[in-house]
Amino acid sequence: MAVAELTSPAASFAHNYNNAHRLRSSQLYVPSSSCLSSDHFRAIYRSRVLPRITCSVNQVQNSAPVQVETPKDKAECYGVFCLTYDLKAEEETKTWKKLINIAVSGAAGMISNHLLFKLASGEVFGPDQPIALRLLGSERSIQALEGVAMELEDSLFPLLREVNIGIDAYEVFQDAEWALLIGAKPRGPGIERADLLDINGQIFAEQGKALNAVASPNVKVMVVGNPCNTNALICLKNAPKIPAKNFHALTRLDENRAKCQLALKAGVFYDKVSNVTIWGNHSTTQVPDFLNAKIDGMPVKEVIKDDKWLEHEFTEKVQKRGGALIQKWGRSSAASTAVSIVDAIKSLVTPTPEGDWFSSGVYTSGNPYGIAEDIVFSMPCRSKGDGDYELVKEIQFDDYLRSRIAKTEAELLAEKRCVAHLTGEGIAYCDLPEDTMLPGEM
Ligand SMILES: NC(=O)C1=CN([C@@H]2O[C@H](COP(=O)(O)OP(=O)(O)OC[C@H]3O[C@@H](n4cnc5c(N)ncnc54)[C@H](OP(=O)(O)O)[C@@H]3O)[C@@H](O)[C@H]2O)C=CC1
Ligand SMILES: O=C([O-])CC(=O)C(=O)O
Repeated sequence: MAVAELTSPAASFAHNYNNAHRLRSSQLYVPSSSCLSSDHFRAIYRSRVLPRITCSVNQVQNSAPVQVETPKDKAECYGVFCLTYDLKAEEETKTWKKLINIAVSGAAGMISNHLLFKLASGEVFGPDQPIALRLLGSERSIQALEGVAMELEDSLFPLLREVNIGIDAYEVFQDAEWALLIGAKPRGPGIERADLLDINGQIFAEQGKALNAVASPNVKVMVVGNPCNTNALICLKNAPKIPAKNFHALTRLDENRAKCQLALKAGVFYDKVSNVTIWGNHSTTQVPDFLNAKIDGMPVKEVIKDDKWLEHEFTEKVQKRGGALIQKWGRSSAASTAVSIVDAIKSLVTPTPEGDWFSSGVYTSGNPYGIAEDIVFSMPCRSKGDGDYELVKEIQFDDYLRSRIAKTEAELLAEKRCVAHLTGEGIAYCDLPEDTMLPGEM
């Protein structure tokens, strides 16, 4: 977009404002939407990289020199979020926790459009937890990302203290304590699964390196972009300074889908369904475990006495729910995925209810189930609410469950061989099983 440079009085107003309000940078940037009227300068924009004041060419009445705006290659605070705030003063009336930085990639995408507003509302980290959102886009999406930031501004969330947008992961992931990695290329017609693994794998290799370099050393990483298990593996292999245990691949949506189907069949509301594990890959080989799941505290198999339905209809419905939804909606699950990301984070920051557990795709290192080591595999977890988790030990297996787990495990091992060039493990060799599909594929 074309922009024109402005000089005073805007610039001098900005400088005065800066001094009066102790802005944290001496360089100010008024984005293209802010022009001429002093009212517009109530919101002062701050930047370490763009010291000039700009506004859209079509709003300029005098003949200022025209420049082409270069894409932003640094993360910048956005709009009202550039203003200094004083948490100390607020602490006199409220008990705030220390601000946390949450980085989100694919921030202009459909899932993020639901998720960001949930994060900012306090629904995820609690009503006493102020947050800073650090949003990663690309040259493709930077305009849309500004739109997202504008909507966040207009929502007046008291807990949302900072919003930075940018296209460089090394800038955006700075000091991140949570990284929610959503952005990935969707699989379109004509794209082979192996190609998708490579294209998206490169994104996650790069983002792993960036997290390793600039994020908080104990950052918790939730990989959503598909194929999420193997993307999470690639990401953690490229981030050796961050504990592998901190990486998760989102399988909570699958758990939620399984709970809903069990509730429907049993004729109970879904709050009665617990202890549901999704084993393995977020793909159509995933295994929704009905052997260990409970309905109203009873084993599912004692409530639903129909093994054929459990082994076939139920299992396939959960595995292919994503595809069924795409057929109805014309696009993949976004709102329910955002809800499941909220659930997944809350499961790590609040203690797991006694006797229950939750599913997450986690790194298999010393797992008690005999699953191959060194992959990201969805398993049953419990948390004390400190952001960490332990695997659940008291799990039963039967032949059916073992054989299904072996199939999804084989698929993940094949995916791992396909991305060896991205995990630092040599030359890739891709022999994916024929039927390997994302849940959204039919
Ligand atoms: N694990 C799970 O349970 C689920 C996972 N998903 C996955 O989440 C991801 C995001 O879904 P959703 O938000 O609906 O998707 P959108 O298409 O709305 O957004 C995806 C974002 O990915 C970014 N992106 C990165 N690389 C590319 C590329 N090469 N081509 C196109 N876009 C790219 C784009 O942002 P930018 O230009 O800013 O980079 C885009 O905004 C997908 O991979 C999807 O399969 C979806 C549902 C459930
Ligand atoms: O395949 C997709 O992109 C959608 C997906 O993961 C799901 O709905 O579970």
